[in-house]
Amino acid sequence: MTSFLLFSNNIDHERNIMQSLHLHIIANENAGSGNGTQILLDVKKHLITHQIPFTIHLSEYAGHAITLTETLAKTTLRTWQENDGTNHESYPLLVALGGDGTVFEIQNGLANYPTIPFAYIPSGSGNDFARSANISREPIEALKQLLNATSPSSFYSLKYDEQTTKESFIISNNLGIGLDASVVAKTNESKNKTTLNKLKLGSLAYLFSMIGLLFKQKGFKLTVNDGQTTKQFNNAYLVTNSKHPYFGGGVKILPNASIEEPELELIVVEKISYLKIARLLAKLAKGTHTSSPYVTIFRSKTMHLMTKSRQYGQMNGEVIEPRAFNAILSTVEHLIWK
Ligand SMILES: Nc1ncnc2c1ncn2[C@@H]1O[C@H](COP(=O)(O)OP(=O)(O)OP(=O)(O)O)[C@@H](O)[C@H]1O
Repeated sequence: MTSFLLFSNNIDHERNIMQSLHLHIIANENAGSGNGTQILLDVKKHLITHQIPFTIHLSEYAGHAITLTETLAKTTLRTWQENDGTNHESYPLLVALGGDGTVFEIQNGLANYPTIPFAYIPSGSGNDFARSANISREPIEALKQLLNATSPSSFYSLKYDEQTTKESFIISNNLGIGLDASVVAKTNESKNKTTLNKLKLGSLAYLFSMIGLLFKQKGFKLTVNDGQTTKQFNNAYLVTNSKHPYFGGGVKILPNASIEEPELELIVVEKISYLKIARLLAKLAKGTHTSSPYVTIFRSKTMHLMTKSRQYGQMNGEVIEPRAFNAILSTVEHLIWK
């Protein structure tokens, strides 16, 4: 943990905020295949130059950002409402520095503290949460954006309650079952992602894995209940629940989804011939795939999804090892400082 404490009356006068901030940055230096290290250095330099106090909490292993967040929530962080103006200390603001996986860990660390806000400096390869929340994907721009913000705004994330294992997760982006999950599992294993990230072409890694798996992924049985009707699919292929339009690093799969609305959306694509897949991909590129007869979109505040067979899953790009899903999906409100 590194801290840089400065007196609040030295805070940069450019910042038009009522109260000074002390940033608590939880950083994954491995994000974006190691780009996180340089981004963290740039962020520190900017904060020191502008005399903004901060403390760095490094994520040292997968899952560490969850416990770091929980500890900070118990000991240091405050809700924005607790900030009644009589407190002359800087407001301790939690900042996630990393990719969508880091956002996933921070939000799950805040599961019991949903009224504590967090800010975000994107440093991953996909950065779909930044897209959906209108946060600049340029890290220093995102830092300037959060320093100029004066209060948090609410947004909705997915809540995934697995009935079989009794596990519960908060997911800012999407929960995928089937094709996209297999793509994430394969991409994370492959060396392509590292190489392409170095070339700043991280999204292409997903595309390469996808092309390979388009033909391999088999259709599977899926039951969806959206609170009103139950629909059975015999040949589901791509099943993605999302709180916003994007997946896989900017692909607009659910164009009408929004983090500002409490409804979640689900897209189910059925297994079709290779020629039809190629046509559907062309439609996806144009954003007209939603009218395809092989595509079903659900929109609701809660959904129940069941698969009989074991399938890969993914949450914000984190792999769920193959399981038969019995998933209740709903939404939960959190606060983003942007
Ligand atoms: N010190 C660490 N060593 C290894 N893995 C880590 C460490 N810290 C965090 N992680 C794990 O790295 C995973 C990926 O991180 P993150 O999502 O931040 O970057 P990314 O995968 O490059 O970005 P994106 O998800 O946007 O593609 C997270 O799931 C997290 O659990």
